[in-house]
Amino acid sequence: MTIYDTIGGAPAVAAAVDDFYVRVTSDPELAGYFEGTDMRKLKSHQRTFIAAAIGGPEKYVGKSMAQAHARLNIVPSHFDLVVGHLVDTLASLGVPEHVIGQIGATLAPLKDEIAPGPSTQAG
Ligand code: HEM
Repeated sequence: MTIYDTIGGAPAVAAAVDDFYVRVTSDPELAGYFEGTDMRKLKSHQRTFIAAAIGGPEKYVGKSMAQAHARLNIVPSHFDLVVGHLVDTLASLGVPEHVIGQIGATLAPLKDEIAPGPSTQAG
């Protein structure tokens, strides 16, 4: 059984992505990154990306993580904040802690691609 099946498949992923972006765009440290972003499109890409990453049948066809985030100059501490919001989202939806850990472990290696900047750089 994949993580995707364990958490409830496509409807669970969609609920998680909606809740996740409410949290991220309400965070004053992060909101600025999303100004001018088409959130409908972003959520759609994020649903397929997350689903594919956790074993779902969806095929992600968007940009690579390095390409998608290159212009944003994301600092590593902001990556950690975003992952923290994802963990909070999954916990609030009742996803068991060990499954959240597995999802976190799947996404953690993306840190270098998404937030390659020095930690002192302004976000
Ligand atoms: C595990 C971490 C992350 C994952 C899996 C992820 C995933 C994605 C995906 C799938 C897209 C869509 C790419 C496309 O449209 O082709 C995207 C875009 C975006 N991400 Fe992330 N992301 C992560 C972390 C972050 C962080 C830390 C920030 C900011 C602090 C961020 C800000 C954005 C923004 C602003 C866009 C839209 C870019 C645009 O409008 O061109 N992401 N991300």
